[in-house]
Amino acid sequence: MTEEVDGHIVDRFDISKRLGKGAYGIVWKAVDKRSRETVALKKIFDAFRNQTDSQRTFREVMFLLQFGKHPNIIKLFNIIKADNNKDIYLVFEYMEADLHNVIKKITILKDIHKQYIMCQLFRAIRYLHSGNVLHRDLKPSNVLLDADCRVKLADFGLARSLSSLEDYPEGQNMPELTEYVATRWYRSPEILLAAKRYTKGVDMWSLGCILGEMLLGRALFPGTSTINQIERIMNSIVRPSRADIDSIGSHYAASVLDKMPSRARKPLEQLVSTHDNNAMHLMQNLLLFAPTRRLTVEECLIHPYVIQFHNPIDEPALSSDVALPLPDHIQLSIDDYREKLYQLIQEKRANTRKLTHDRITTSLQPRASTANQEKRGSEWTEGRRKSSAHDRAAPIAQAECSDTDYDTARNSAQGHGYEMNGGGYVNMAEMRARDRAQSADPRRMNGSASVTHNNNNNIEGSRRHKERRRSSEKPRMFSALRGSRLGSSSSTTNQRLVTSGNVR
Ligand SMILES: Nc1ncnc2c1ncn2[C@@H]1O[C@H](COP(=O)(O)OP(=O)(O)OP(=O)(O)O)[C@@H](O)[C@H]1O
Repeated sequence: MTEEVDGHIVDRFDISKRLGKGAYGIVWKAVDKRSRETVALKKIFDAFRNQTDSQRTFREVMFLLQFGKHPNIIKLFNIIKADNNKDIYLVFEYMEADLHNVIKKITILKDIHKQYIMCQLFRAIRYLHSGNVLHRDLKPSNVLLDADCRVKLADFGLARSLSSLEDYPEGQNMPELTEYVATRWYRSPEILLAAKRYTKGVDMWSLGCILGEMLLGRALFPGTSTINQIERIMNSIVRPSRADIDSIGSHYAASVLDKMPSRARKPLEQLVSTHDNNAMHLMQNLLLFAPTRRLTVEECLIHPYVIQFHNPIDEPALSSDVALPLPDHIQLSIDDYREKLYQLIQEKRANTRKLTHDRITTSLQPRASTANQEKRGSEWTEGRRKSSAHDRAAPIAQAECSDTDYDTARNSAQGHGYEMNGGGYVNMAEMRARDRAQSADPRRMNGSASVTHNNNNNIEGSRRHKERRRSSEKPRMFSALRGSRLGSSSSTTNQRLVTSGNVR
């Protein structure tokens, strides 16, 4: 993978340091010479090497454009061609750390940070799942963070839309599991056991692994091979029933599991010793063998572990499925994918030029035309403008992101109630009732009782209510972190978070 950067990129950006390296690309911290904005510049190496890689590049860009409006999903600012027509550059909003590196510095994350990170991940995944899209590669290095503990989900290269199948019941009628190559440590049992179908449960499993990793300080199931991965999982999770095993629709799941050597069990509560019963309960109910038994993201959002951050306004959902212009089963030629992306770059350029032109024109005209100009601005440019404002306000710190060291993809090919295990948990009906009560609580909702948990809130709604949301979250989290940043002489994210102490 060449670390060289094309001349036209160097002309446009001051590249300061490498932030990370994945299977597909290298990411640098850079400053846009024109806007002085700090960005993350990703070079996808050999983006159009073969059809599968071309499709992956295309999907990544399309999904990023589709979902980047959500506050917990990384924003893609720009796509730039490489001179060799093989590589491609993606320009992202810059984040100061990734969760993998933050977890490695074990003293950084306090309970409240872990809760807040999980809550934001649930919000991002709710948004994706409501559009019937799976991320499929959730892992700590794809969870980006800033010094205020804000989460942005990255890396949509493996995301898949389920929308081609209408009205599917969960777990049935799913697309075939082809070339599923997500990072092994976060893969769910049904993927490891080559089930033919998959569900949103694959993301819920990975979220359980991420929570476990935050609690443990290292990967929960660091399998060294597929079979070792299955062994580690089976030694720790609640034993599945035969019906659970059959439910995943894998031809050889039962025989693989039967043949598994019996080792001393180390249940999750022994593997991860935590004083926090809510954390344990959430993890156990995400890490269930049968995908249909796992908590859904909606259930997670109102779980006691994150309930203090729950606010329906911050949990927008899409009202319709998100499908890419090209269905998954249709693979274009490499040239066609490249052309489609280049077309997109042209369109974006045209939109930006148009917007700039409009801005100049409107600045010479009476103010009334501004509204029209706003309307004409594409989503792309709108996203960019808004996030530029945010970036200017955001502190710039030394990045703590570094290379991922997981094995990665390229080379390898509902209806729950909480169990009452004597742990004193409320069941789902009670939780929902509490949710409704809290939503009606004027301190939380500030009178917006019309927005309920099940509504398909949209992002605009979320923006409009931003001030209300802040009133419920700021005192709990941000003020303490901000205070610590001001009090710390260090400029690094990690040190700022370390000094944040107990923010409750
Ligand atoms: N916007 C960003 N701001 C800061 N760092 C980033 C950003 N995007 C990515 N990184 C860093 O670069 C690393 C690799 O990025 P990314 O996951 O997009 O690459 P990839 O090649 O698709 O990786 P993978 O091998 O996981 O598929 C991330 O783990 C993170 O440390």
